[in-house]
Parts: sequence; C-alpha cells; structure tokens
Amino acid sequence: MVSVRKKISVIGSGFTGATTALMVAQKELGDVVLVDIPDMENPTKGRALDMAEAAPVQGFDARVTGTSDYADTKDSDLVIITAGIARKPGMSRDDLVNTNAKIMKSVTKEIVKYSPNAIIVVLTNPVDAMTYTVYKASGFPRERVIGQSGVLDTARFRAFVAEELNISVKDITGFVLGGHGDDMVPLTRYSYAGGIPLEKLISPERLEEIVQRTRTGGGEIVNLLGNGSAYYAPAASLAVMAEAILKDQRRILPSIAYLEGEYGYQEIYLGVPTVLGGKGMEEIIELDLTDEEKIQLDKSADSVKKVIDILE
Ligand SMILES: NC(=O)C1=CN([C@@H]2O[C@H](COP(=O)(O)OP(=O)(O)OC[C@H]3O[C@@H](n4cnc5c(N)ncnc54)[C@H](O)[C@@H]3O)[C@@H](O)[C@H]2O)C=CC1
Ligand SMILES: O=C([O-])CC(=O)C(=O)O
Repeated sequence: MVSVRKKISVIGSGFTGATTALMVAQKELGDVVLVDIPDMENPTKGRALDMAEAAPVQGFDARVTGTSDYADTKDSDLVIITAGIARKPGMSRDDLVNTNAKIMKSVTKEIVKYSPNAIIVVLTNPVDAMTYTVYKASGFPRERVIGQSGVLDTARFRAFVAEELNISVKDITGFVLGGHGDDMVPLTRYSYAGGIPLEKLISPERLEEIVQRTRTGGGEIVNLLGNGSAYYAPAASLAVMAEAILKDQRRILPSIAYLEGEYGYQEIYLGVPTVLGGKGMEEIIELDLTDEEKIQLDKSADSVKKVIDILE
C-alpha cells in the first residue's frame, strides 16, 4: 500500500535541524527523516530515536528516523536544508559563504536525485545567497526553492513589541523585508497591535530602537550563546512555513524568493511577502514602498548581491 503520509527530510541534524525535526513531528505534518554526514550517523540516529520516544508521551503520530543515506529521503514532499556551519561571536553570516556553498551544492545533488518533485526550504546562512545556490544547483522552478528569514525576523520584532507594550504576542503583526543581514528592512508602517498601527502606540525613537534590535537579533543571540547561533525560533519559523506548504494553507508569510522583476530586482533571492501553499511559493506580494523604504531595500539587496557575486 502506498503511504499517503507526507514525508519531510531535514538535512543537518545539528541545533536547528534537530529542533525543526521535533517541531514538525509535533505538528504531525508527516514522517520526518533527519540526515547528516556519515561521521554523524549515530548521533543523528540517536536524536531521531529520542524524538520518536517523545511521541507517545506527547501523543503525536509521526515517524522520526535518522540516517546518512540519502536513499532514505526518497520521494520527500518537503526538504529543509539546515546543513553547514554556524557563526560564532565576531563573525558575520557572510563569513560562512564559501564553506556552506560547497555543502549546499553537494546536498542539493542528492535531494534532486531522490526527490525530484520536492519543495526545498533553505535555512543555512548566508541564507539569501545559499537559497540562490540551491536554486541554481537544483534546476527546480522558483516556486519550489525558497529560504527562511522573514518569519524569524518578524517574530523577533513581534516579541520585542509585545514586551514593550505588555500585550500578547498573538496581537502583534509585523513585516520585515530584504536580506537576512543587519540591513534588513522592518516595515513599521505595515505593523500593528490588535489592528492599531504601531506608530500610534510607540514613540518614533523607541520604535527605531526596536527596529535596530530586530536587525541585530541574530547577533544578540550569537553573543549570548558563545558557540553557535539561535535555533528555537528559527526552527519554529521553519515549522510554520512547512505547515503552510504541506497543508496548502496559502498563508501570507515572508520568504526568501527569487525575484524576476518584482520590487525592481532581477535574478536575486530576497525576503519579500509571499503566499505559501501546496505548490510552494505561489505568489509574491508587491507592496508600495516610500522613497526611504526603497532606499533601505536597495541597500539590503546590494549586500545580498555582493555575496552572490562572490559565489559566481
Ligand atoms: N536563516 C536563518 O534564519 C537561520 C540560519 N541559521 C543557519 O543554519 C545553519 C545551521 O545552524 P545550526 O543547526 O545551529 O548548526 P549546527 O552546527 O548545530 O548543525 C549543522 C549540522 O550540519 C551538518 N552538516 C555539515 N555538512 C553536512 C552535509 N554535507 N550534509 C549533511 N549535514 C551536514 C553538521 O554535521 C551539523 O550536524 C547555519 O549556517 C546557521 O547560520 C541558523 C539560524 C537561523
Ligand atoms: O545569526 C545567525 O548567525 C543565525 C541567524 O541567522 C539568526 O539567528 O538570525
């Protein structure tokens, strides 16, 4: 009998990969295959087994297995790439580019071989350029290769605003555009608390401080952890994108998408509002930007382009 359960492969069983596997399984989005390099096969199997043993306690129905053999990923519906090195204090995400680009190319080859119809979501940094690398290496249409940054960046902004206003995080919405670097563009004009524009509730000076903290939110955690980067909120962000795709929810979520003229950019991956559904990135939503916002977005796009140029 052919299984109708969805299959999700998570490449990289480190902090973000393992946490994502658990969150995706807890949401019962499908069966999860956790993959790492042969040297990491036993720890990967161990993490997967440990998660499988959490299933009866928490009552989720999802098989979780660990492997270093890509044949086990065959016919995945969704593949999430977290493989690669993470930064340490004093490093920028862009410092990871050469090492991680090689890893992206090798894992993409295996993904395409075993799951030619999969949708791929990339987390590995520098994520805009790594998503571009996977897109080029896969030959997949742009709908099926996206990256994760905006859900996380927006979540950080929402968390800081909720703390500032002492209001539930559930009532705060935000919008972050651009590359996943310190010049990302949080759009306060499109951000609300319970439907009320934030600009009516928080002073411009304080809002600017929150925007700055959002921009450097990844680095704040890198400095606190000392030996790696964030993983709970990144994994939660991947799980929500996975859910939107696997349940064909058509949610409006920011993702890193390949632009073919949208927002005035060509042949670049950049964070923009998208509709995520069963086909992957189904639409890009173009917002009107003020001159100042467009200048900021141009700066962010330039930074991403420079990293992509290193690769080419
Ligand atoms: N886009 C975003 O918002 C975020 C991106 N990241 C990025 O995600 C990546 C992973 O971060 P962590 O999980 O914390 O790192 P980690 O070091 O805990 O895990 C990375 C795993 O990748 C594995 N790996 C390396 N080469 C591989 C290959 N060829 N095939 C399969 N697995 C391979 C390693 O063995 C390791 O287990 C980093 O590049 C980090 O910067 C992390 C958080 C947020
Ligand atoms: O900061 C990092 O290196 C990891 C990351 O992308 C984030 O947490 O936003």
